[in-house]
Amino acid sequence: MASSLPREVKNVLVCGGAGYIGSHTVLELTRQSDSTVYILDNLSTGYEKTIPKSDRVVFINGDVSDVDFVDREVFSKYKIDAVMHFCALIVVPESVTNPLKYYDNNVVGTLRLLQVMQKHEVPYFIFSSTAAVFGIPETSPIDPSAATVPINPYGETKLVVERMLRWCSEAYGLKFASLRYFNACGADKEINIGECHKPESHLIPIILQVALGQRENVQVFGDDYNTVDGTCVRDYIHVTDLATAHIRALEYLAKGGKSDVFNLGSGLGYTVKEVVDACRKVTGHPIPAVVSPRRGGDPDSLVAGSKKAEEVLGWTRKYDSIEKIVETAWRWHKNNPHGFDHAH
Ligand SMILES: O=c1ccn([C@@H]2O[C@H](COP(=O)(O)OP(=O)(O)O[C@H]3O[C@H](CO)[C@H](O)[C@H](O)[C@H]3O)[C@@H](O)[C@H]2O)c(=O)[nH]1
Repeated sequence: MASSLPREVKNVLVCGGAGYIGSHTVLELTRQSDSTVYILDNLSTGYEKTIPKSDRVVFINGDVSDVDFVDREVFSKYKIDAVMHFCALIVVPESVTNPLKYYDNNVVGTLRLLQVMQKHEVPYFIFSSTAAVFGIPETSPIDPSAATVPINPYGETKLVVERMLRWCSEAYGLKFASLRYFNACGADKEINIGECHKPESHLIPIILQVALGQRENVQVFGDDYNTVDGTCVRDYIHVTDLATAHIRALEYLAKGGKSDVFNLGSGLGYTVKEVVDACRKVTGHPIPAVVSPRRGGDPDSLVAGSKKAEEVLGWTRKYDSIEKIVETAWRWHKNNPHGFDHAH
């Protein structure tokens, strides 16, 4: 396919490219551009099986925070034109009990990467941020300009990096886009890759494990929130649509767009009960649900205002209903009930 990226963006480094969102982005880069894609991943939470077999994809097994290694084996060897950075710890409750681990990995790790990038004068950086930077939002849908008051260390570490990027942009001319994901879910429609966390903590994979008979029921964490049915509202966005947004963002920067932050969601909120219902409909399984106590750190509702990403980046979504998203996740989970362990 003809490249949608400007000619000068020949080599894109995807840090964390064997993870869930990273691997879908690598795939879209191979589909939507002519660039060579370099994947840097230490396979701590990612899977080698996600890596496409293509002469335009180069896998480098290593740790993004190992400055010497990254300098020697990546930036000194290849002329990298742009970096997409997906490596991060993402489990909110763990960040509350072990904040230093999160600051070390998410903040220090990114700082080290930026230092090597600066040395090699890499101009473009696409950063995986999160809706967790908002904390408990005052408005819905949430505009990217809304106040950022994280309520957990995970969100805080992402916000620290967002702020660091602004100063790097002023001081060194780095061009960046911070992309705040809402709830990533679903799986590629054609290739056998999908969502697999160990242990699993995300809602849709857990519900589908019930449908597969691997769990007896899904626990609904709290039904006394200030929402239509008392369960939390989230904005579920298909991982392929998220992946595409990274390519739009890089195009935008490479064509002279100014560094900025963007929200990425569908603008549609679904309660936990509505997500369970959608999964019942798609799978045909009764999926027993049990109301359980609230989980710490859950805001009532998080729905993205994504107009800015649409208007400024020209981002469009392919998936606009929860059922269509769940269908792709179900295909992956049915074909790979043990995740990547036995995947082919
Ligand atoms: O077994 C479960 C799992 C989840 N939930 C509920 O389902 C909703 C979605 O939970 P997820 O764990 O799937 O996702 P989160 O909204 O907690 O987290 C997402 O958004 C966060 C920022 O808000 C982080 O970015 C995180 O990595 C990302 O997955 C929440 O209300 C949660 O309480 C349940 O009721 N039962």
